[in-house]
Amino acid sequence: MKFGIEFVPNMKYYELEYYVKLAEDSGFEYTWITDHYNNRNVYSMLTILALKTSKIKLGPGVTNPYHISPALTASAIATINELSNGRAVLGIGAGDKVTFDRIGISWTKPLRRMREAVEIIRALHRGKSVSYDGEIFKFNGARLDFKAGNIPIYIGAQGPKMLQLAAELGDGVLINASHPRDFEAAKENIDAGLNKAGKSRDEFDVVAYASMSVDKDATKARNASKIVVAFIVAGSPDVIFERHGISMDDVNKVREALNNAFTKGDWPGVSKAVTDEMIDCFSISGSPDEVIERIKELSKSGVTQVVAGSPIGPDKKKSIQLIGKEIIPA
Ligand SMILES: C[C@H](OP(=O)(O)OC[C@@H](O)[C@@H](O)[C@@H](O)Cn1c2nc(=O)[nH]c(=O)c-2cc2ccc(O)cc21)C(=O)N[C@@H](CCC(=O)N[C@@H](CCC(=O)O)C(=O)O)C(=O)O
Repeated sequence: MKFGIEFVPNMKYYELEYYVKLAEDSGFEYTWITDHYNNRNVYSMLTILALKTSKIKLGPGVTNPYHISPALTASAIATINELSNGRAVLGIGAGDKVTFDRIGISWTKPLRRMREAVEIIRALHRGKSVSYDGEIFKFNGARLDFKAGNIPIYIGAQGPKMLQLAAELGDGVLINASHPRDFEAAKENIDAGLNKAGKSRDEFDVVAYASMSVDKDATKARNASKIVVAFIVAGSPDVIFERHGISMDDVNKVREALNNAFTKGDWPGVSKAVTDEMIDCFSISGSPDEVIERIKELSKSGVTQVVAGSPIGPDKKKSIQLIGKEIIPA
């Protein structure tokens, strides 16, 4: 099993640098940096990380094909690859409708746009002159004037068609999920995409991009996961609740509690509304032994990389070290 770790660049560069170096020293193989317009620029932060680390693979987790042209994405990640001596990975997904609405980007034809962007980025990385007559992107003899190197492309995907696209075009798929049932459900679409491209499973990385919270004290770990779990619940489609047998009553209580938190500051109310089964379904939370158990189940459902996503634990530093000491070697 490979291990990755997600960081949101909502902290100063030196804090991010500290945590990523700690993760590298703790044995994590990948670090994925999220990309939303309202946080620090993903490539500026990756530049620092590329220069300050020596082993960990690094890249956006995930950027999108709306903010900037695929030519700029191809050039930016190739620059990180040069700065990091060949450790760059590109995570790209359809983007986030909520933040797009705020900056006037209309989220149309995400599948088509993702296909065209990934095809263009791959062609530019091959070093050739690229002409591409797409529905969305039109390129006429574009070319990078420096060697990109071999940069794996991972696609963020949840929906069935995007899962197929990820398997067809990507080197891996980053699935925002923490439970084996989600990966059982994704299997059919991943296999359909792999078959379409004539690829086998063992050349494809299935990544559980999970919310994780680890602590020696399991209760503390689980409590620390509640706010993140609440946001995941609030943003998940109903099909997910059916899959996990979670009542819409409980879901609506969480959505209402989040509303109250935003309007009246009642954050304790959010934690109260999150149930134990929600924590189990939407996060990997608990003691190291419990987390190891869940990772074994995920491996059986075809997962080949687990990414420790927010909150990582009640104390980020201690949890990163605990994962490195007790979970990665297990
Ligand atoms: C678009 C959407 O695809 P999806 O796979 O569910 O995408 C949801 C998320 O993956 C996407 O929002 C990601 O960008 C979210 N995301 C992040 N999004 C961000 O903006 N920033 C991040 O840092 C980020 C991290 C991240 C990490 C892992 C991960 O899995 C996702 C992450 C969807 O609806 N897919 C449907 C298909 C929709 C469809 O058919 N659309 C048609 C028509 C639509 C139209 O008419 O506009 C088309 O595209 O042509 C499907 O897969 O079946």
